[in-house]
Amino acid sequence: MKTSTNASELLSFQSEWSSPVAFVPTMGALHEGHLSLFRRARESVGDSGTVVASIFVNPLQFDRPGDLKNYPRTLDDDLAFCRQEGVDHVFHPNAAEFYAPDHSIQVLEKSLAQHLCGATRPGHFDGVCTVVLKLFNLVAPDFAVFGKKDYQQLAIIRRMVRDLSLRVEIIAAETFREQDGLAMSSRNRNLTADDRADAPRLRKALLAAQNLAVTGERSPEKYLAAARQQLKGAPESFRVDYLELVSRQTLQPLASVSEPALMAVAAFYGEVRLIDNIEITAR
Ligand SMILES: Nc1ncnc2c1ncn2[C@@H]1O[C@H](COP(=O)(O)OP(=O)(O)OP(=O)(O)O)[C@@H](O)[C@H]1O
Ligand SMILES: CC(C)(CO)[C@@H](O)C(=O)[O-]
Ligand code: BAL
Repeated sequence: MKTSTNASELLSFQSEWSSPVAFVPTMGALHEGHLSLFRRARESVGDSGTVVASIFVNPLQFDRPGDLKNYPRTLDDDLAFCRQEGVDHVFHPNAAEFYAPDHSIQVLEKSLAQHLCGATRPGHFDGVCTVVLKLFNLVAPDFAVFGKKDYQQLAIIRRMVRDLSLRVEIIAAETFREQDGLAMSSRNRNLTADDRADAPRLRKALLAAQNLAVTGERSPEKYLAAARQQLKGAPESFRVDYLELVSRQTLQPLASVSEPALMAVAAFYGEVRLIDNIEITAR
């Protein structure tokens, strides 16, 4: 496995890469969810292709300075995981070098980012699109793998690929979970033991809503009420950031659950913000 820390170093290795190239962008603090993405990447290119990962905690996408400061950074362990999973190249730039000090161009998304995380983390997806476009330009992958845990991110990246005619195929990977249902997330390691024990509540709330789908229920409010019921009785540290039922196509709230829907939740335990989602298709 080779590594690089700036654009020119990365480019100097590129001639050694055999096509096709699959790319997995991450912010590090790797867990099993990320490893499942590396495996999807390998499947997509086969043994003779190249799997590239990036590890970069992108300051442009953080809306809260404390979140950026506390984001877990475990580079040595991450590189060991990548080696073990057969990743061929890891790009891990530092922010000071990655962005020019006077960088002034950003990608804006104006529709899919109106709700969910886009509404509660202003500017977040502009930061995500900007870094992902820059990484795509550097790595020039044939495939890029993104997790469905960050459903809105996946939808926005797909839209960026379509609207800016990027030459990359996006692959969606299912959410990898702990035994108790909690979606794996780098931020999970910042939870207290009590909050960690309570956190599967998010998954239970989403499942309670999904269970209504077999009845053919069309009222969004009924789905939201079923989920809210499960969010009651949480510890004091718990605070819902949003709970929304949206169209899977537009990510806008639905008046009736008569098209494929997504219920998405974001919640804080103290300062730690977790997200999860579930697909809902009423019968
Ligand atoms: N549990 C998971 N299952 C599958 N993919 C995941 C999972 N968690 C993260 N990913 C995906 O890994 C990629 C990198 O995500 P990232 O490095 O932000 O990890 P993360 O665990 O989502 O971190 P955090 O939730 O703390 O932001 C994204 O495409 C994301 O959707
Ligand atoms: C795609 C990404 C690596 C861009 O910084 C990040 O948003 C993430 O880890 O999901
Ligand atoms: N996985 C999403 C990256 C973030 O929370 O900033």
